[in-house]
Amino acid sequence: MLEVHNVTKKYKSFTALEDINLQFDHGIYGLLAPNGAGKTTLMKMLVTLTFPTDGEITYQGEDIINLGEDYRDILGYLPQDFGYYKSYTAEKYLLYVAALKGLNKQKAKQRIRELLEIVGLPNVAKKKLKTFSGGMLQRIGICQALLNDPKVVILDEPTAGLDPKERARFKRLLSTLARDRIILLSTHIVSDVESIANEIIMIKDNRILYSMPQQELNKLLEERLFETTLPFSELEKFRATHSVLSEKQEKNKMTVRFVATETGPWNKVEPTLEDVFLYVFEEETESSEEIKYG
Ligand SMILES: Nc1ncnc2c1ncn2[C@@H]1O[C@H](COP(=O)(O)OP(=O)(O)OP(=O)(O)O)[C@@H](O)[C@H]1O
Repeated sequence: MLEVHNVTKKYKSFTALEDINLQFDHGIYGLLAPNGAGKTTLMKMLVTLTFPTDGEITYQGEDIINLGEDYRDILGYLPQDFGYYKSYTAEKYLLYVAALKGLNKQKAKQRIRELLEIVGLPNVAKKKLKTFSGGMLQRIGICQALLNDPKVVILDEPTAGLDPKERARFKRLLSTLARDRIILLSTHIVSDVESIANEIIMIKDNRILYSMPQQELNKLLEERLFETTLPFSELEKFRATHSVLSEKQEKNKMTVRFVATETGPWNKVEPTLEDVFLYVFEEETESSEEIKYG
């Protein structure tokens, strides 16, 4: 079990995260928050690249800082921008990372073959990384994070640069890997974690706002989420008087999805994680737009 106990992280006088408490047992944890909320900071602390100002992070009850190498041996990490040598082939690069991790070369070669197969790139071992697409590179990044068969896998925005097909493949891959590991992935794209994450963690105002299974999160909007179709002429007024989450244009009309406490001549709809995300971070989006356009 990986546990975050009362962790605060400050950069000089700026508090990036405050009094964070989390428990990771096994399965997929989706860290969902807008850019700048502190996702990377939390992940960097979990991989000991930066340290809490207050509080501690433990693995099997021991402070990860004291565990040192023993902890890093069971850790796999994909940073937002992972560094690689363009002129290296995929195999040479992965062998290089394996050597840094202290893996035996023969075993590493075997593992690299397996991993390239798993991420759907079985035929590129001898190809240079400079010829790879963004999605292919991201999959090589995932391979390097999994070289040491880690028990704890931390992925910072792993789907950046992937197209929809690659995202779907990646979700399947994570589900397979999650059986006996902790996988924590950060994203600001709801569909990346929808349906696969066992638990969703949302950060707001430097704190953990929610850490719970999706079904429980969806209950936040249960019985309060509606859809209705309006002519364009009524849209402006409706927006001003209702808490609109999303809008879809259909045949010269607008279908709006909104939250209301009172009932009306509207269709009640089942909340999705996207609805909850929009609801929770609504003010932030609005205030950042005000800053941008105001
Ligand atoms: N080394 C640092 N020194 C000072 N402030 C920092 C430092 N690293 C991050 N911050 C600040 O802490 C806050 C959280 O940053 P962080 O990178 O963790 O956010 P994030 O949620 O991962 O966002 P993004 O997805 O854009 O990277 C931001 O306001 C950022 O400017």
